[in-house]
Amino acid sequence: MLIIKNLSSGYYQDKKYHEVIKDINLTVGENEIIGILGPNGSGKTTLLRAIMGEIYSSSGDIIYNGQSIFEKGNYSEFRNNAIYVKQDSFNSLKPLKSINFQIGKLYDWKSFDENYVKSLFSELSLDPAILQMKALQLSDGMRHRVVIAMALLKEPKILMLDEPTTGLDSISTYKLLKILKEIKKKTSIIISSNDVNALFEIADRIYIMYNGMVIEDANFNDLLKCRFHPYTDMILKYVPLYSNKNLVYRPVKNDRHGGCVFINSCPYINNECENDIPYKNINGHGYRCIRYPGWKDDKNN
Ligand SMILES: Nc1ncnc2c1ncn2[C@@H]1O[C@H](COP(=O)(O)OP(=O)(O)OP(=O)(O)O)[C@@H](O)[C@H]1O
Repeated sequence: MLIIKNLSSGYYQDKKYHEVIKDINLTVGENEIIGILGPNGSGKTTLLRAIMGEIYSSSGDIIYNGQSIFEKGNYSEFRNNAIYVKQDSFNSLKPLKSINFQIGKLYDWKSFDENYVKSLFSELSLDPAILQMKALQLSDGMRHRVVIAMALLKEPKILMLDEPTTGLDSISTYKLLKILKEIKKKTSIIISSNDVNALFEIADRIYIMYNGMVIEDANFNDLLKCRFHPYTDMILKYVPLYSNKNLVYRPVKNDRHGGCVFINSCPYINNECENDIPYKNINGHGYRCIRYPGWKDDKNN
């Protein structure tokens, strides 16, 4: 349905282009939930913004239903079918305005049947009476679901959510994840998050980003059985990185001149890691680590 091919994108600052994400390959199938996991600043939001065409892509392609969205006429078709819920959207409802009013601000109410809106709210475990309430009268968890309901009103084929669980307690997070699993029967979902547990709860496939590159991707079960990249291995041990004795503390390089993106923090590096690292694939499990499987045998592992 959606294929991202070798996409590199970034931002213009002082008229100079700074590349932030590089050589991203990612596939989203129908009724699939794709998780993008990575630490702060790894480029998750940039990737979503690049997919939506909000920022400049210096190379690569985005194929939607077999056609490049960069080709004339195709972009609007993609935009009509994809909705991107930004990280700050979850807190962007006007506190003193009713939800009804805010839906009307976003869309033309006349284009919706009220019963459809109410049934959609019910599907997301929201009492339709909420439509009359002001945003400040709702809990954070309810507001998150309202924002997702508002995005779903347009029946997108692809829903992109940036950090949808941030600020939610564990029960609200669980409720939201359960709802997203239901929603995927109607729409494909891309979720960016640094919440390992949340993504592992719902994602069919997880792409792990580090310093602007995808360093591993696989389905949930494969990652549980085996990690090919040391960074993934660290985060999946459920040990906070700051207490992991193996982690080396050096700042992440922003001026990437080749070499592994994880080189400054990886305990397993050797000279090979200074070279450009190709993205490899073993039986559908992708990874970017020149030292796999060798790093697993290192004595400090
Ligand atoms: N508008 C911008 N202009 C220039 N650089 C930017 C801009 N937005 C983000 N960046 C840079 O791009 C890099 C990746 O940021 P991004 O927001 O994509 O990361 P992220 O993985 O989504 O982080 P977080 O988990 O904190 O939201 C960072 O180094 C950031 O400083």
